[in-house]
Amino acid sequence: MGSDGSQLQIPRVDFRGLSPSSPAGERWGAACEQVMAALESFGCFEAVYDAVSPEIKDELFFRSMPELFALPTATKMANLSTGLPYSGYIGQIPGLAYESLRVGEAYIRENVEEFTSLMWPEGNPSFSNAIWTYAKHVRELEQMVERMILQSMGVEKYYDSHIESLEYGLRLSEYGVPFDQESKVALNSHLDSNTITIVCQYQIDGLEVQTRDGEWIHVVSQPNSFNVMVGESLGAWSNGRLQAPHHRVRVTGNETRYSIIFGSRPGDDAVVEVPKEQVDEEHPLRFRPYKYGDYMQYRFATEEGKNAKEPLQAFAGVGEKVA
Ligand SMILES: O=C(O)CCC(=O)C(=O)O
Ligand SMILES: [Fe+2]
Repeated sequence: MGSDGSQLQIPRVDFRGLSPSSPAGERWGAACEQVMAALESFGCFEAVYDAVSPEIKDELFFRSMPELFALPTATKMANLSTGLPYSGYIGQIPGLAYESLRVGEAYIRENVEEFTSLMWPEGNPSFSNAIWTYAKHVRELEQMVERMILQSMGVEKYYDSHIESLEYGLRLSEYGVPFDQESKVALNSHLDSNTITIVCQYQIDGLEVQTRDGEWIHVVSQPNSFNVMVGESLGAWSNGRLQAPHHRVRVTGNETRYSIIFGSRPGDDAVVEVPKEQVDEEHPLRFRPYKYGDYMQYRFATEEGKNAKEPLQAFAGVGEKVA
């Protein structure tokens, strides 16, 4: 249990040449099967996806992000959390050399411009362009993955309404050399509460994902890969067929690590409800319908939610939990 140094890798799925506008055909079908198999056993996979060019990644990882995090703390803190918890700047956490900023709906140009002018009143066109281009393409990857999941579950007819219920945020994160040099943990083990998370690490790895039997997998990323993970809401929506994996970040070297975390989540008032097609005698209902915003309040703003070992189960679980 909890052993280190595993040689295991998360499954890899090739998305090169696939397009959200033609979600069918032999290659699509094969990728769809691999995605579902990977998500059912690991809750995550590595997507090889060429749409984001190396130039965009170089701009973000080597220029924009170091420049962004070097800004005065007060400037970064202007990226306020509005609405749900963790929707803006995160940092100044005792014991953690970690800071993170969030751009909401970053595939919409005006939102990116608003964020940029908050950070750089004089403007920063190369940052704006890179973030916007990145978000646009990674959102397409997210929507391909969503479509594959719905197809595999036999509920593709809900695709449009499902996608409409989602919001998209992009986090830029910086991890310094961890204070805890024994564990080298830079971000503690957690579950994402959202729908899908797509993590991009570039040249400096550090993401680790836990298997269902407790082994930690060190995720080794390729320059053109993205790590796709199930969040708790998708787990609930799938009636437990998919499960969010525990994950953490460890920084083992002496270099600052950057990552970009693109996430979809239901809107504050959207209700996460298991489609009726997923429930039968063999698969009884596991989660009652819940409002995403209510769950976020419970999980991050109540003592019970903050301390629960399995907060989603405690908040919305019904019937017997199956392992
Ligand atoms: O930086 C990473 O690789 C993962 C970050 C993460 O898990 C999160 O922000 O929820
Ligand atoms: Fe996470």
